[in-house]
Amino acid sequence: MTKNKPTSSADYSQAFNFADLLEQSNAPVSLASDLEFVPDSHDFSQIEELTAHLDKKQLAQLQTDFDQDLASSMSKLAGHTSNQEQIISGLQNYASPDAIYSDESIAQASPMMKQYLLIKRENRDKIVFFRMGDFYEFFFDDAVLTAKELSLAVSSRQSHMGVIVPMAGIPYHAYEAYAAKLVAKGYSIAICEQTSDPKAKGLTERSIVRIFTPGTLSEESYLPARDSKPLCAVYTDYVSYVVALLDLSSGLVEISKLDNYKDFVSRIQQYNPAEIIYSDHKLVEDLLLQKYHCTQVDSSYFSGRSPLENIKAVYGAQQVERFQAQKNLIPATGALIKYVQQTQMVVPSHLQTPRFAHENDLVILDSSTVNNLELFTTNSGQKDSSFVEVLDTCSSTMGARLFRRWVRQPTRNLLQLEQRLDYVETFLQSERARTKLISLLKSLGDIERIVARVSLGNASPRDLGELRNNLLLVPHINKVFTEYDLNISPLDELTPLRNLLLAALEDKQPMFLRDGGVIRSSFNEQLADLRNVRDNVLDVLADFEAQEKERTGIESLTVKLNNQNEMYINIPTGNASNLDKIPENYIHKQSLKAARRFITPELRNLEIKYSASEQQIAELEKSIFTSILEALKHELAYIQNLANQLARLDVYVSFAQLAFTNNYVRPTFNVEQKLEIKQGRHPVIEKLIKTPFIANDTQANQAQSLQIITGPNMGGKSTYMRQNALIVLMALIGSYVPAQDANIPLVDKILTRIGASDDISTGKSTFMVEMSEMAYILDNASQNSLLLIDEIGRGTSTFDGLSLAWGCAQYIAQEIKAITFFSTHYFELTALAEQLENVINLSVAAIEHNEQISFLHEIKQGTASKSYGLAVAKLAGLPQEVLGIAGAQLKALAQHQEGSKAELEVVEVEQVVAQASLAPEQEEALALLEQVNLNELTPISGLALLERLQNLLKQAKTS
Ligand SMILES: Nc1ncnc2c1ncn2[C@@H]1O[C@H](COP(=O)(O)OP(=O)(O)OP(=O)(O)O)[C@@H](O)[C@H]1O
Repeated sequence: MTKNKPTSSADYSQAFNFADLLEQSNAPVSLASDLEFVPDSHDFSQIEELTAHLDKKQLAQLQTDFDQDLASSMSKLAGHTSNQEQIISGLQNYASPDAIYSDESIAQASPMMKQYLLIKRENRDKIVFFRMGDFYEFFFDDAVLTAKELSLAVSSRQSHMGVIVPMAGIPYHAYEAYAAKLVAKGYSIAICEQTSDPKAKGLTERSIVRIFTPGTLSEESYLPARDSKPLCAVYTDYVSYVVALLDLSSGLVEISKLDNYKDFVSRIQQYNPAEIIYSDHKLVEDLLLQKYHCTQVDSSYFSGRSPLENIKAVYGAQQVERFQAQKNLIPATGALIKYVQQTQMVVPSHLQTPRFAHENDLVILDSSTVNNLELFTTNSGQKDSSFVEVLDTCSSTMGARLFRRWVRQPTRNLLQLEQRLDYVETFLQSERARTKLISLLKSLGDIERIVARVSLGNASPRDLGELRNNLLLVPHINKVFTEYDLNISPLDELTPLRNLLLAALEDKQPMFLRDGGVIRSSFNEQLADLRNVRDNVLDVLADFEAQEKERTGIESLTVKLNNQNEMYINIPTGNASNLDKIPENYIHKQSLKAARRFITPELRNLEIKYSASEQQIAELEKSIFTSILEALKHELAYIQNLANQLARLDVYVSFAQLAFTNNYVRPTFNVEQKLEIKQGRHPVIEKLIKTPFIANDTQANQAQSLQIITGPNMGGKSTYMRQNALIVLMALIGSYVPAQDANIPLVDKILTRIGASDDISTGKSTFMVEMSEMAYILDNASQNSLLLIDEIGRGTSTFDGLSLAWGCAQYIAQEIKAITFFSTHYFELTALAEQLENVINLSVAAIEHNEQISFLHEIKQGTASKSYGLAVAKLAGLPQEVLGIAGAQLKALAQHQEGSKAELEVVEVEQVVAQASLAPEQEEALALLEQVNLNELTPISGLALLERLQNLLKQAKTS
């Protein structure tokens, strides 16, 4: 059976997954051979002749290597069938996990195991991929863990300290897919390679060559295409708090200095990093509770001269001056750089000049805002109906990531916002230009990430091919700018670089350099010559064949070249006279059923030359490819700049397209804390519901800053509040907004308290979560903030809840004065509008007809007449009995409130249930029906029965 050659690492992982292999082995596989020729008898003499000149030692070594590889494969297969649990439980025989890595354990280990233990001891927090021949092996607890996470078979190695060593492994060429799985699950990985020749005598040297952690990934297979996975380093001198952020896959570096711990936590939540490095445990206690992946590093990362030296090494003296002026930014930034160097084993050359976010007018969104506005996932955990998913219409992955970054980091920088909106307007106005740009941008690859891979030394031929293709797009994009008079300065076309890639690279690139066919022959004369030798081999062989036919007189003689680059003369044995004509200098190579194969010294020479040409071509291609990479490294900043411009272009064009298809409007801005929206809509709900969305106006300002919203459940209160916040957010990222007109305040924070849920991870009850979020808002909001408070006080008794809601509302209205939408079911709260000048009441309208409720979703000034809670519960399908009890209880409560009845009474449950059950006449009718024998029923008696039933039902109605 022949196997198709895997074309990607993912294919390899499939082909070599041992678990799969074993599963397949249950199915019967035919042993029939599909070889073209099957040898009929063995004749080793010729082979022995051919190998006679080989060094016996060398042969023995080859044999040993082969045996070792075989044994290793076998042990995996055997391991799967052996009692895995026994092997795993063997681990418990060690006094403690630390005992495995103790000095005593290391002293007793075999040389190879000693090497492993020493390396692993330094990397206890990582899974060590330990290279042994064609496999990466895992031992001890790493073997147990990877077996579980990757569904590998656990086998056993020799025992160590009297205990069997669990072991698991993966083929080396498939490691990327396995590593990606582990990293996605939040594990860090250390790749330990053989660094000396494994065939040399003695123990092969090994060392860690690369570390993968959740926040330091650059390879495509580890990263989500449309989102980033940044790394943060955090530090505090307890005067201020610093967060240094790096997106390694794009080189973006952003530093924030926060004045208090709460703002620090908010900033982290806003960045949502894949990994946080720290040395002071106290600083990350809250973050750990929130399940962030925090990695503790040595305090030396953050202290002494090293942080500044690290900054200098990457950015040079000029940036050092900038940092000297803000010394407290140095520790976190330096630590960030050091961590990247330690994991990548190179000094990254693509890190962008750091931005100081605290100088950047960033609008704060706390995590409950991010969650409650369902920006990235919905409350039910779905991703595809979140704000970013519904509104992301970017054509490229770079654009999609930039869009998400802007959503995480809205700005109150007016100049920047107006600039973005100008671009959007330009593309909105020219539909034809927009359509052309969208189709060009759809072919755009991920230049940003290619730059990172070039810098970190893991760019593939395909990366360069994609870069070339993208550079070829740029002149077309520029042409659209001029053709449609868009008044946009042309993008840098990087012509020399484009020409280099165009001239050097073949049209299509293989996955790996080793596959060959990367460099064009026309690019290098020597390469062309070598390929000439290789490519003309068939002509040369044809000449040789003609010559040999003539010399031997064997007409059916052919000369062949197989896939292993072996050449041979093939003589069919069908005609016995052929055998007599075989010349003396023909050396026997192989006997098949219907032919014999030979080689001659002349053919052997040709074979050697031909094979050498392949190798020389590979070496030459490698050296040319490397020199192109080196040349690219000097241009990284320019390429990065181009990538950034293209990403922006993509976002602007997609904003324009969104505005066009959804009828959005360009917002204006104010600093007087006015929020004026005419006919605003919820950007996500309007796209998801089938019925028309009802637009509503918003008028909030300092004279009416606190707006209390009452109305029926399901009436649209939350939707209205969220739509206001989303319209503000969209405006503050530079997008048009779903409204007829919008004047937006440049708010400093958007803070929300919506919904109630337990937070089991932090041990907080529903009410506790509610109150903590409220405390955060009261503590952090300013007059320039936008607040959404939805049903505060719900999680406790009515009076406690009402009083707390009242207290919060009054405090916000009188002390904070931020624009606030405050929805509540406590009608009593509406009285606040009579007492405080800057409070108004809003309500959502509903109409009730025949006990059916319909929602109008219209927001009006004034107070709602009632809650319609029972009507909504009926809609939701609550049992009739329960509704009956609730209705009676509601009446009693209302009377109680009006003071007409002194005390609340327990409603007679039996009475309500009886009301809801059948009348005696109805029951009699049913019993009659049940007793009827249909076989005996005549038309006359049937009519009489019907009349009787009808009468009974009539009586039941009147009784
Ligand atoms: N303006 C609108 N136009 C059309 N449909 C709307 C509108 N507002 C809300 N809806 C629909 O009504 C549903 C309920 O709205 P929403 O959750 O805002 O009600 P609510 O008043 O906050 O209810 P509750 O008090 O129970 O939380 C929404 O999911 C949406 O489908």
